[in-house]
Amino acid sequence: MTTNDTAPALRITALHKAYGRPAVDGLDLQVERGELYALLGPNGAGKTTTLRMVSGLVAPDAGRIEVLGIDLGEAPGDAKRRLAYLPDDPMLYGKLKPFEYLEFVAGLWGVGATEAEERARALLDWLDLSQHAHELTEGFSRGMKQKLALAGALIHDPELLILDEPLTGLDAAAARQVKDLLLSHVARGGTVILTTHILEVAERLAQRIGIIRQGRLIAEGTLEELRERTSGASLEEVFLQLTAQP
Ligand SMILES: Nc1ncnc2c1ncn2[C@@H]1O[C@H](COP(=O)(O)OP(=O)(O)OP(=O)(O)O)[C@@H](O)[C@H]1O
Repeated sequence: MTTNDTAPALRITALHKAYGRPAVDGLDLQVERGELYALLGPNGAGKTTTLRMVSGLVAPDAGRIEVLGIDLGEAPGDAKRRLAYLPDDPMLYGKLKPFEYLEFVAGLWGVGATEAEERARALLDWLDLSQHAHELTEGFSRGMKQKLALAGALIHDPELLILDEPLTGLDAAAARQVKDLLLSHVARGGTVILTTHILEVAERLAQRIGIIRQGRLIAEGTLEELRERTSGASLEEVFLQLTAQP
């Protein structure tokens, strides 16, 4: 196993995946530790497929993925322990209450009972779910389910947090809670990679933005750098220019 403390949080090299036609087509991407990185792209650009490969749910056809210096292909267990992936349609167990769900997820990661309880309490508080702690999750609204799934992703304190569209469908208060939680994860030295179609989220939260189109990274940088590359004043203009068909 190759691991070192200076390796980037994520390094993707020449990644390929095809479903009949290419979904991810020679993607190279590097995200440093402590960064909040937003991956943008039009529908079908290959964002979810990329994140699913990074989290070990889908096997690449070719290429290399290193998580904190650990090769996902060579040591999948070690690499996956260091990350959490929150899909855009997370699955909860409807017959569990929030605490039971979080304790269950913590158990899967081998988090001790006391630590799990402390973390669960803090996360439910942060996400304003404590008053629903004794209700079955099957009665939760979509946004409440999304927040609980995020708490589940954070319960083992992963160094790399990967989120697919984490803010879609959340009301303003919930979106603020989630944004604050992500910023606090980064402030504590963690790394966050997220996809979003809400460009304002990328604009406000991300230190760097990557734009993917047809399975390849076509532009990357800070918002300022992306603006300089185009004549776009807003991220929306930058995005539309860069992703426009030739
Ligand atoms: N399981 C699958 N089976 C067949 N094709 C798939 C599968 N998953 C993804 N694809 C195809 O791969 C391409 C990339 O899809 P992907 O979901 O990664 O895009 P995306 O950038 O996340 O899009 P969106 O913004 O719409 O969520 C699309 O053409 C999609 O139809």
